[in-house]
Amino acid sequence: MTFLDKLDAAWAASGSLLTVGLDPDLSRLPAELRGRPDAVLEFCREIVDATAAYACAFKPQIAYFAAEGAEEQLEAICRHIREKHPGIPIVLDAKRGDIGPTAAQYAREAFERYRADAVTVNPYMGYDSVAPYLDWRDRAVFVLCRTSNPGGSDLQFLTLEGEPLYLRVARLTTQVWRERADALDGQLGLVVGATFPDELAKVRATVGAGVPILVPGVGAQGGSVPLTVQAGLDTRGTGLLINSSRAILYAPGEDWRAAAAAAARDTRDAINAARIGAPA
Ligand SMILES: O=C(O)c1cc(=O)[nH]c(=O)n1[C@@H]1O[C@H](COP(=O)(O)O)[C@@H](O)[C@H]1O
Repeated sequence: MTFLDKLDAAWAASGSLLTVGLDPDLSRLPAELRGRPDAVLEFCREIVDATAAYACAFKPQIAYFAAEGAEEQLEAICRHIREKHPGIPIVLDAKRGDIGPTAAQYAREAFERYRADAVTVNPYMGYDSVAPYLDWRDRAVFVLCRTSNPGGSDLQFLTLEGEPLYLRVARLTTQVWRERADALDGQLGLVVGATFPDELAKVRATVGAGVPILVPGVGAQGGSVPLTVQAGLDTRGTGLLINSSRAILYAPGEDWRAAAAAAARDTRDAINAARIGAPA
């Protein structure tokens, strides 16, 4: 089964375009978990189970685990998702980028160690830094294109032969590199921040349907759900993995599990409300 097959099935089964981000910050964990050696795993496991019904994907951010020496807990949470929610893809957010032989090790880390379905990758080092991930035919990469942060404009908005760099990245990766690697439909996706809806629309117009776009930046970063949906939906009415992390993980409420579930449900519902009547 290709990544796109799995994602298509997850979009259909969940009726959701929401990706739940797993960014476990020790200083924000519920009091009852603090100080426990398995706090990261327990927190993420509870969040995953509470929000799975509303999610088309989970996106663990590797830095939150690695900074705490909690890589084994990341392995365990990925295992838990595979066992308890096998239809939901795991996008490992690692933003890797390095020369080919090193990239091949990063690919093994993402796809063998964590058995992620997809990984985020930085395109700055060019084709041979991304190609090793594409050898894994049933997995995918999401290439950083127009990131959600203000500083992304420093490079991504530079004009190159009349074309902004982020659009060059979109074209280069999903057309030129795709062809060069003989990659499958959906094996190369893009990352575009919800904080840049105009650019998201231009990226979608450039790449067409069938290229999944990971869109972080709703929730804590303030990106607009309706504008994101309007700009990024493809002609099949899907094509988006709209990520929210902190706004779900640390949603206020007496019962943190219920609060996370409610925040995920409300975000899914806001996304779906915007899908109705969005241009196809
Ligand atoms: O690749 C990403 O996931 C990513 C790209 C980007 O442009 N902006 C961005 O915020 N992210 C990640 O998406 C998540 C956003 O988290 P929240 O702002 O808490 O929803 C974090 O894990 C970021 O590392």
